[in-house]
Amino acid sequence: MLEINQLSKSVGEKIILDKLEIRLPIGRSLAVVGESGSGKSTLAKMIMALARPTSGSISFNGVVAPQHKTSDFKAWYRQIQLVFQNTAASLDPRMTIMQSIEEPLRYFTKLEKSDRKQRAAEYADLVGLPSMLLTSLPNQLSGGQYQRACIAKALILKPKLLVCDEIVSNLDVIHQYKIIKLLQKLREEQKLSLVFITHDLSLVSRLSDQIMVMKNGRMVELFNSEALHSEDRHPYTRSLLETAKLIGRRNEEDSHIADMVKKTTISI
Ligand SMILES: Nc1ncnc2c1ncn2[C@@H]1O[C@H](COP(=O)(O)OP(=O)(O)OP(=O)(O)O)[C@@H](O)[C@H]1O
Repeated sequence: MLEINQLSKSVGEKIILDKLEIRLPIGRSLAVVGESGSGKSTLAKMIMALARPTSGSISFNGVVAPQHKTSDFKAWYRQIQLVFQNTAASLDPRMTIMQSIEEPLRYFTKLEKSDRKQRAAEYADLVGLPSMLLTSLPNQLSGGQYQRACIAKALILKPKLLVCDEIVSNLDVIHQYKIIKLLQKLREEQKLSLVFITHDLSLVSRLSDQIMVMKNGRMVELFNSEALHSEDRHPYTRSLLETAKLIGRRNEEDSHIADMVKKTTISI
C-alpha cells in the first residue's frame, strides 16, 4: 500500500503541498486532479523521491521513501516508476527505442544483453509498439508510439506502482483511449497500482477507483470515481467539470471513441 501521511512541501514562504493524506491499496488506482499550479507534479516528484518533503512521510509496502543518496533509492525505483508527459527529456535522443526500453535492466539487473533485448521486445509488444520501431530513434516515433515506449521502459522492471503525470493530455482521443485501455489491462493482469495525475477530469473516471481533487496544494475532496457526477461534489470539483463542459458527456464519448477505434486502422 502507498501511504502518504501529512505530507507538506514549502519553498520559502510558499506552501506547495499542505498536509496531504493518501492511502492507496495494491492494485488500486488514484487519480489526482487539479488546475495548473495545484501541486500535482510536486506530489509525483515526492512519491518518486525526487524531491524532499518539508514534513510528513511517504511509504510503500511499509518501506519509507529514501531521502538521501543511498542504495535505498535502488530498491525504491524497482518498486515505483514514473511516466511523465511527452517531453524530449523522457528518452535519450541518441539511443534507439530498444536501448531506451532495456536501459533500466542494465542499471538494476545482471541480465545478459540477449536477455535484456528479449525482455525489451516483450514489453514493447505488451504496450503495442511494433517491433520494427525498436531500431528507430525517439524523434522517428509518433506521439502515441513515444508514449508507449516510455510506458514500456517504466514497466520493464515490473514496478508495483506506476505514477503517470499528464501522460495522455497531449494525445488525440484515439491515442488517449488506447493508452487508458492498456493501463486498465495492466492493473487487472499485474495488480499494478496507479497514481494518475491529470488536469483533465474527463479521463479519470475511466481509469481510477478514486479521485483526489487538489487546489493550492490542498486536498479539496477524495471520492469514488463513480461519484464524479454526483450532486454532492464540492463546488470546486463541479466548477472543474463545468469548465471542461464534461457533465453528461462521458458515456457518449466512451462509446463514440470505442466506435472510432474499432473503425479506424490507425495504429500507434
Ligand atoms: N522549486 C520550486 N520553487 C518554488 N515554487 C515551486 C517549485 N516547484 C513548484 N513550485 C510552485 O508550486 C506550485 C505547484 O507546482 P506543480 O508543478 O506541482 O503544479 P501542477 O499542479 O503540477 O501544475 P501543472 O498542471 O501546470 O503541471 C506552483 O505554483 C509552482 O510555481
